Amino acid sequence: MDLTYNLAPYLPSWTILILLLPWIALYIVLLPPHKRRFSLGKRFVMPRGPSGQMLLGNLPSWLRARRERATNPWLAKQARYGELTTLSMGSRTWVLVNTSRMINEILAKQTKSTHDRPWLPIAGGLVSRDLRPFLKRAADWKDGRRLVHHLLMGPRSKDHENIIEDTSLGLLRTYLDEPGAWYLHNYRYAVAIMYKIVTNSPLDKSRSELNDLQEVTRTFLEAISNTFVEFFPHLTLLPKLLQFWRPRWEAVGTFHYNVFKHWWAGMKPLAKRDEEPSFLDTVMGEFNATDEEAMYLTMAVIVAGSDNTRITMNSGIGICLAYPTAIQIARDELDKVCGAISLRLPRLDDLPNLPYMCAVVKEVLRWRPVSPLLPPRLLTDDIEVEGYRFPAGTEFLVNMIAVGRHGRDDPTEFKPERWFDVNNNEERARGDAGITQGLWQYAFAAGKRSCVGYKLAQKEIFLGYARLFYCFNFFPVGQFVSGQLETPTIGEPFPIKVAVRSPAHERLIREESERCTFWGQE
Ligand code: HEM
Repeated sequence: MDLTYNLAPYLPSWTILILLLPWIALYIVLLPPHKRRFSLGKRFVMPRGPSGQMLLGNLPSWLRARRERATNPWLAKQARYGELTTLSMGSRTWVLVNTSRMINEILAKQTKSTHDRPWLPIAGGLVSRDLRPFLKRAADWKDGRRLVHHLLMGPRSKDHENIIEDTSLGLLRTYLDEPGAWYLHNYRYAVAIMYKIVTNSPLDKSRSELNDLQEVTRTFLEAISNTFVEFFPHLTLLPKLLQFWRPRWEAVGTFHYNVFKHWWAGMKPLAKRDEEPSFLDTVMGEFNATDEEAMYLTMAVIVAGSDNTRITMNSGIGICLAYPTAIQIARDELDKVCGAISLRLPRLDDLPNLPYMCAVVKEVLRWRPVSPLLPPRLLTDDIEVEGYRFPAGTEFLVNMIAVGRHGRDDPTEFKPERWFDVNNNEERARGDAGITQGLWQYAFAAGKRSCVGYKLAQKEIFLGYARLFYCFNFFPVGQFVSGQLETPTIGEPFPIKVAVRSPAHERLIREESERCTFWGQE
């Protein structure tokens, strides 16, 4: 039989199929996990979410929101699908976690499967050279995290209270002497505390060195989940010559490396192993790592502990302008504890007697979350939660805008009172009316990848606010727009005038700040 003859009419269809096959395979490879594995026969039940474009999914809408600096309204809108929202983001599956209940169900209760990070080719690869602990895979970050946890939560964390009290004297003094640079003082306050905790030495960095460090964080945040390649990591398999995005992000990575190198060179001589060892001593001594890994770990701790605190300090000052009545209530409370005529500065041990001040801290973190969208947590096994079946490879991202608003009256208003009004027994049992507990789910996430510095952060923000509100008045210069608070700018986030409350307050600051040792030289 002449086969060639018989097959001839079918040849065009075979040829088309053979030509299409690689494209079909590529299409499947590029699909996000919840679609790819479904197409291979497994059935997953995902939460609802908006429809998107073929292959790109919801990516264009996210990238547009970022470009237009409209991520907060975008995130608020995604919560209309319920407690969880599924988004197809190129080759990645995002599930937004929109309530604190779901943070608990997924990130806390399923922490074994949800404490990893996906590989991010731009933010983690080119910009961080795969060395930034914050984005490392769980296995590579385990030892470093244990060390940082010990530093921040271990028995010596009680000493941090002295460091905060001492450094906040420098904050008051510089607000007095150079009120126009208030936002720079907020940053120095946060960095000086971290520097002292890490190196056991006062901060010896100039303003321009601090600016460089801020620029590192700004450009890092700009890199994360903000480019096409980040959502189609397979593109990094292309020959390097075709990777047109590389030079731009490599340059950012080099800048970060150089800034870290400069700080590291200044720090290394501070290690002295004869006294009680500092974190720096441990990292340089016992930590089984290369010099570069030790450098990235140490700098990551300083950076992670500084920028979030700085932004929260700035937001607190913004509250003085946007909600002066709330600040007046906080100040009346402070005056009762520390005196309105014969004065003393607020201290950390005043915390139990300043419940309104605690509520202000928590409400700032709810009202203006530092990171509206938390970094992705990678699911490492298939899991089931409340009827949903999620495939490994799904990424959970906490939507802080939605979490802060869910189930709250007037959620866009700043109302510290809401923290006294906790009518949910479970929340009350967790201690949501205080400051030391309960806040973690609103600002610091949960599970094995949650914020290691949350106790320190609560204390430094509490004392920073308490001392500033007690000693200074803040006035808007021109029209104050509270939306401006959303810009994590390095410069002045909004124009204000700072004035000391009275000559008695000025005297108090001058006397007390003589004792300040950790603020360091600019
Ligand atoms: C207002 C202040 C702060 C806020 C709102 C904040 C919030 C957060 C959040 C949301 C995360 C990510 C958790 C996740 O991936 O689910 C995080 C991680 C982290 N935070 Fe904080 N943080 C603050 C201050 C601090 C301070 C003072 C330190 C001290 C060093 C610190 C150290 C860290 C570290 C090391 C991580 C990485 C955790 C990991 O990937 O395992 N943070 N923080």
